[in-house]
Amino acid sequence: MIRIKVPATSANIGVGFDALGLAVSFYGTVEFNASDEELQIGGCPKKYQNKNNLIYRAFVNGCEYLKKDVPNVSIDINNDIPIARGLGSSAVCIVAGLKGASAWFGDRLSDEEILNLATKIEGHPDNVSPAIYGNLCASINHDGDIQVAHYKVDKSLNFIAMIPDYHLSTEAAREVLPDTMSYADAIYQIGHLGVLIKALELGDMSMIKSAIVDKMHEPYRKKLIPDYDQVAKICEEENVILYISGSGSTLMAIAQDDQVDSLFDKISSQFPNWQIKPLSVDTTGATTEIV
Ligand SMILES: Nc1ncnc2c1ncn2[C@@H]1O[C@H](COP(=O)(O)OP(=O)(O)O)[C@@H](O)[C@H]1O
Ligand SMILES: N[C@@H](CCOP(=O)(O)O)C(=O)O
Repeated sequence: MIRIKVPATSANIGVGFDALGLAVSFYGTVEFNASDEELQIGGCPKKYQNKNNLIYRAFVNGCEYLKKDVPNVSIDINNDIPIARGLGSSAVCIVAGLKGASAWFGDRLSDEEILNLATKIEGHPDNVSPAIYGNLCASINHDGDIQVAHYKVDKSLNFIAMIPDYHLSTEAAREVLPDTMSYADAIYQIGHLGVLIKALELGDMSMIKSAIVDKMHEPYRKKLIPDYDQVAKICEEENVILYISGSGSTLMAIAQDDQVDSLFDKISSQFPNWQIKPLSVDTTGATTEIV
């Protein structure tokens, strides 16, 4: 049996739209076994139990890339990462499927190949990079080749995922974005991104608070999250930093150790149906176990 474990990822982190992503300590696992039937899938909603399943599509893509016949396979998913909430559930599926195909044929795909294939399926590299490598990743598409810079995040920082009881698909959250931005805003974003990455490495809350403020997607997307303003007010009162995780609906707070409990209590009491998950940075990325 092949077992692939993949971390959830929080993309963008404010000013790093489609480039920056962080792996966090929340995981999905997918097991691949030989099967008598062409395809068996368990552990996901019924609507995904067919050949259109993203894990299977990525598995098939990996087999085709390796020029191998697609084997009969049984796929068992154990994944609490909520779907379409901005925590990279699609990246978990894609990375698991490609790594599953690689392991099936004797660990044949390098991480670089997996990253390139995964980005083609996902459309942007910011979730799949940290899902593969862990930590904080800044990714670029250089003439079709995805290249990654790896960064550490200071251990003093906690990432509190505030996960609403409503979803927001990435597709829908991309539709509200404008086609162009001004030169002045582009200059703003570039400068803020460079400073944000260093501030995250240093764990400098004050520098993160200034550098994370985005002009490229958050102003448009916050309108799609009905509770954004209320959560922002609480985060301001608690002096913690807020950003939209990926395309939402999850709102992510960055806090120091002594701020976590109070924030947790306030958000849970105002939003009793939300999942509030204090997370740390995953430093390993996706792993493969052959049992
Ligand atoms: N367990 C799963 N099985 C099959 N497909 C899944 C599973 N989890 C997520 N997906 C796919 O990922 C899509 C959600 O991706 P997306 O809208 O990018 O949100 P996010 O990646 O933020 O959770 C779903 O519509 C589905 O296609
Ligand atoms: N850069 C993408 C990231 C989407 O992340 P997800 O976790 O919501 O899939 C975007 O912002 O559209």
